[in-house]
Amino acid sequence: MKIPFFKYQGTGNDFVMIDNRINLFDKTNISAIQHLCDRRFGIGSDGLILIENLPDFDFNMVFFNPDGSQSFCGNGSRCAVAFAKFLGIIDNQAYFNSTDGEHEAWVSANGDISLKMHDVKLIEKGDGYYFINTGSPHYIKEETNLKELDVVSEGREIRYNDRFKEEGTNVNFVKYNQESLDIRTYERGVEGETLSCGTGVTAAALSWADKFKLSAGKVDVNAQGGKLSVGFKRNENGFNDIWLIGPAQYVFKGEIEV
Ligand SMILES: N[C@@H](CCC[C@H](N)C(=O)O)C(=O)O
Repeated sequence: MKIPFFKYQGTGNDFVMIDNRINLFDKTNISAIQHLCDRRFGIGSDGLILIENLPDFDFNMVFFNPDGSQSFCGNGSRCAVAFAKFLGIIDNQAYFNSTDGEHEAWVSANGDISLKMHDVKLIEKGDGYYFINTGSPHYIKEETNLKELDVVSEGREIRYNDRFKEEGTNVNFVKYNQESLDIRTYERGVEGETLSCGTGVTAAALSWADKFKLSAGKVDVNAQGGKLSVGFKRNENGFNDIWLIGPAQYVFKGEIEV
């Protein structure tokens, strides 16, 4: 069967998107998901996103990693909002459901998508690292020389250590500047470096706020594939009013046999 698809990217984190409101695509077919995401034998992407109907929501955003596993995806959600606008499901505001529950988002005049993230209550920190869950788990390690870093082998070492080997974790290498952050990310489920990871950028921004003891603000995060911003407020337990802001763009469309 031929399935129509669209390709979107958000700061270089790229996704195959399928309008699955009439359940054309069988999401239990894990080998088909792996095939669509395969960069040599399929379309190629950092994940597959299905837009589906769900009562009381504008849409349900179903995300799969290229290996077929599931988690919450920040950049994917921003792309899903852009796709939902293209499909005419929403205008400039969205209320949708995803792996970690409900989210709101809006599209600004320049096309940037602002995505509301869940409150973060638990921040684990230790010597040179943070571990924060922003819908997906993120280990954050401070690094001064990001350019020279072998992200894949260093990331793999942490992702497959005794603590994380079963559940997995994403691993972010971060350089903390006074006014901004630089980041490179190893993603679980991709099992490689991606050009950007929205939940990772959010977690890194919160670690920056914690490190510099900031009570509220907005910080720019420079990923390999572009710049995102994160707004936040600090409370007694952690952080709330967390927003991930940045571009999400259509790349191409096509049809593929599954
Ligand atoms: N790229 C995503 C995160 C996708 C999920 C992650 N690979 C995991 O399995 O935890 C983002 O933009 O947040």
